[in-house]
Amino acid sequence: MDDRIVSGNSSQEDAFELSLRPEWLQQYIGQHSVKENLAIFIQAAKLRNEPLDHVLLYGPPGLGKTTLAAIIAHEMGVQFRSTSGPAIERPGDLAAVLTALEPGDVLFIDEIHRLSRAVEEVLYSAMEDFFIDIVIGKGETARSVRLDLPPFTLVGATTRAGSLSSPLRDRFGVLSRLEFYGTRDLQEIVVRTASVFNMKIDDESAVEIASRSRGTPRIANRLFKRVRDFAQVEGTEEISVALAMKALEMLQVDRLGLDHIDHKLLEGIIHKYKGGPVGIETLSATIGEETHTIEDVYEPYLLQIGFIQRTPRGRVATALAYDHFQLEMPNS
Ligand SMILES: Nc1ncnc2c1ncn2[C@@H]1O[C@H](COP(=O)(O)OP(=O)(O)OP(=O)(O)O)[C@@H](O)[C@H]1O
Ligand SMILES: [Mg+2]
Repeated sequence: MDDRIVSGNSSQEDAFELSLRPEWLQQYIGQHSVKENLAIFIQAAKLRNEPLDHVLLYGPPGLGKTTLAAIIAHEMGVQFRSTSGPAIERPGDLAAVLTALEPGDVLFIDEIHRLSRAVEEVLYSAMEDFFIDIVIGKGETARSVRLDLPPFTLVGATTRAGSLSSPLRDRFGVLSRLEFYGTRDLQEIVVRTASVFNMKIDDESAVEIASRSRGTPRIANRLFKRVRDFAQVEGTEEISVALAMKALEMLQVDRLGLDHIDHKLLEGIIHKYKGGPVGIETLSATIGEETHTIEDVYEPYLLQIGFIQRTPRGRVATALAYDHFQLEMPNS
């Protein structure tokens, strides 16, 4: 999956990505309602001289959750501490992270849905009343110690808000759902990325890249990077439509940004199951991808563009999908 150019997942391109992360809310493109709300909450918290309420950011990979979390810390003028659900194995690990915080800090927990039950329970009192009870010692001599914490802001990120327990979800004051970006926003992101790398790009080329980016900034940046490779090989700092098209065609993503895995998924439904409905488990076995990967990574965009639908009996390919492959839809 990671060799997939249009995967929203991050791989080893972190240095490239880091250099592209906007630092201020103003520079964060798109997601207007999320941004507006956060701007108000941040301003209010600063006026009260209090830390910001805990924030939960959710949405598909690559839409800018980590970026936004870092921006929140920057805007609040506090330190950004970052960890992830799988990295915090035991309650003691969490205690170590929490007790190292300074007043007002932002603690970012990525993939927060992957916290263990025991760790999650420690987090409840930390979020609500800024203390934790931890057990020290074993057996007869074990005792519970209460540790007070500085007030802090927890920013959690997840691709699956549905798999968060409700006690945890309820402790976030702000829940922000990130949406897929429109072509205009992605175009702006591509233009910004080009300028970060001192490249010139015209609007039309930026749109070509944007429209193949599956509504996802990470993918837009990744496609840009490949196009830039082409430009550099040709010894130019200017990206023209001809050059962009040549590069994009070689990447084997179609004009909607769909690649061989999307095709496999859609054609699986269309050819093997007569357009569906087909259950997610069956589909997973047919195309050899895990159900949660299908649900978190591939499916959201296909649902967004109306190529598939979720029904109680399983996934269905729509007329739009048939059209895309220039296939006749069977009468049902
Ligand atoms: N609104 C935006 N404006 C400009 N660039 C953005 C925006 N959102 C994301 N990006 C860029 O896209 C890349 C991916 O963003 P980020 O790592 O924050 O995504 P994510 O939602 O945390 O993904 P994951 O779920 O995989 O952790 C970053 O390099 C960032 O610079
Ligand atoms: Mg992230």
